[in-house]
Amino acid sequence: MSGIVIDAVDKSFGRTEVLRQVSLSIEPGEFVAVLGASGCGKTTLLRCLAGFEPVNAGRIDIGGETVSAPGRHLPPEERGIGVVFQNYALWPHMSVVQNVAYGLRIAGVPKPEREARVARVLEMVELGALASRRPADLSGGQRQRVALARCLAMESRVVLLDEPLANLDVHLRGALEEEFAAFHARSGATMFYITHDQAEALALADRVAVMDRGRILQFDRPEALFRQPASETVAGFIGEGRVVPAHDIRPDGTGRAQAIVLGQPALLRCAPDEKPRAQAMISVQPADLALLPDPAPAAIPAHVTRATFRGAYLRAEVMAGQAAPVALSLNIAAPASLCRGQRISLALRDGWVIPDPAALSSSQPARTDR
Ligand SMILES: Nc1ncnc2c1ncn2[C@@H]1O[C@H](COP(=O)(O)OP(=O)(O)OP(=O)(O)O)[C@@H](O)[C@H]1O
Repeated sequence: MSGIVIDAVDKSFGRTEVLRQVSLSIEPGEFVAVLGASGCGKTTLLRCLAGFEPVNAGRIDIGGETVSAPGRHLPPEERGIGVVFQNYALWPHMSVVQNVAYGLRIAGVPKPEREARVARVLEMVELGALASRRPADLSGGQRQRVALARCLAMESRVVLLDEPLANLDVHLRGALEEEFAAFHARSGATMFYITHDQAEALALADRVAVMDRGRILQFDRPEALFRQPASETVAGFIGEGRVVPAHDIRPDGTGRAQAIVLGQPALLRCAPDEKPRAQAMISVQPADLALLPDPAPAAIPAHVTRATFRGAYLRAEVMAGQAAPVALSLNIAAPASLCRGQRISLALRDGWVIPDPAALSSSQPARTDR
């Protein structure tokens, strides 16, 4: 068993509270990404898991064993984890083979087995031909694959990854994303991946924990974060979400609600237990908006503030609504032409009523159990 339980962990540096009541329950073999802006505490959480930092309160269990709690701190090397760092953390004086074999040597794995394992994992990450090179003679992507090979060779059941693609260019990031997915499929390891890049998190992870100022705001599947954000902060953070006020919310008890948005009636999605409300905030993604060919009854009037050619579509930034216009974005399939200042008519085809913050317990992050 290699699941991870993080239960109500607090971590401070002096008077600075960095982690506040962080709780996450991660299944064995699950790929979890922790997503948040710079400085929100992601690296600190990873360092607590890895055993580089003690916790002030709460508990961390790995594989059913308590590894961190006040008065208990198992050292990193006894936690059975592999760590892939942003800066690769390779030994500069060692060759690729020596770097990959290092942990096995320290663990006392006999030479014939060590050599066989190292050769196998280097083939897996397609570095067999570069086995005798030093890290200085490798590209950034190759160095990161050496770091991955090192984890594969150790057969760690839990792998922590600290922004492993942050230093790489866009092409390499795509290739290595596939590498991580393949690594996960091959190894069945529990992966804990921190990043500030939501595309990476949403593409790779089974579940994503959205973190803000030391707290977990929502821990959910990527589709659920996108379609059913639990708070305005998550709604504004995921995808290209905009948060828009709505009035006169009338839920039907089955996850649908009638409401007035930007002066017009709209049919929205909501939680099945959503209550009627005079006002709510809703989450709107670009795909939820449609351009109407002509002024139509019940259309939302808007004017274009910016139109950008994006190849397969035109991206339009608009100010929508009459009484209190809000900034929205939509994508219009090519061929299309719109220009700045043009008046258009929009329809809102979908949207999500963000749950009432007053109705939620303030200390509980939203969760979906698998
Ligand atoms: N050893 C330390 N001593 C004092 N403060 C620290 C220490 N380590 C981290 N912090 C502070 O804790 C906060 C969270 O830092 P952390 O590195 O965990 O954030 P992060 O989300 O990983 O950010 P980034 O994406 O920029 O790496 C920051 O305000 C940081 O200055």
